Amino acid sequence: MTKKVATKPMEKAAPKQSGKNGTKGQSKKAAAPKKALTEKEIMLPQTSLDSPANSAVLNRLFDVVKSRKGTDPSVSHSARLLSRGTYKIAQKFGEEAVECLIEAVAGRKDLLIGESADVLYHLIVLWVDAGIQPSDVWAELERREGTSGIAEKASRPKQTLTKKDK
Ligand SMILES: N=c1c2ncn([C@@H]3O[C@H](COP(=O)(O)OP(=O)(O)OP(=O)(O)O)[C@@H](O)[C@H]3O)c2ncn1[C@@H]1O[C@H](COP(=O)(O)O)[C@@H](O)[C@H]1O
Repeated sequence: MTKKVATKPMEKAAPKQSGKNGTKGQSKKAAAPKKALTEKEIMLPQTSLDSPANSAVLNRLFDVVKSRKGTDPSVSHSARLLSRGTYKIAQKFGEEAVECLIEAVAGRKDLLIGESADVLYHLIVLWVDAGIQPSDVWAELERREGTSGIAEKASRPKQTLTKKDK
């Protein structure tokens, strides 16, 4: 599923700005005229205007999704998902992961980008549901930094199979 990802505004996470009406329809005679935003800029979070998109978007997305918990499911997809419980949230994440791997195997890079965004969004919903903070995951990634997966695997205690296990 690749419906909305890159350009949807993140209402709660974005710093305050005068909004769609206040910016686009601004009068030229205003006392302290501000540079009018383009249509594209209005649709992007403020932080994206100054610098290229980066992984900080994940923290902002987490804050938005968390803020949706317990809100009206008819106006927020995150609220709807969260209200449906862990099983459904996990199922949606699994579906998006499968769609992502399909695009990877098919070599369709453009579609893989969209599906990757879907996976990250649904993973974040999973974290909110489970009560995990992004910083918990960032800390785990940091802990692993510099440790080769090969070395880590080799350091695991060897399990000797008994006849019964086989
Ligand atoms: N990144 C996303 C995002 N990615 C995907 N989706 C939505 O996820 C839904 C997935 O659609 P599907 O048909 O696969 O799933 P479904 O509608 O639950 O269908 P069923 O499986 O229940 O039949 C679509 O409605 C997509 O628009 C997202 N919805 C929201 N966000 C972000 O979350 C923020 C908050 O969104 P709301 O909670 O909707 O306000 C937004 O500003 C965005 O930044």
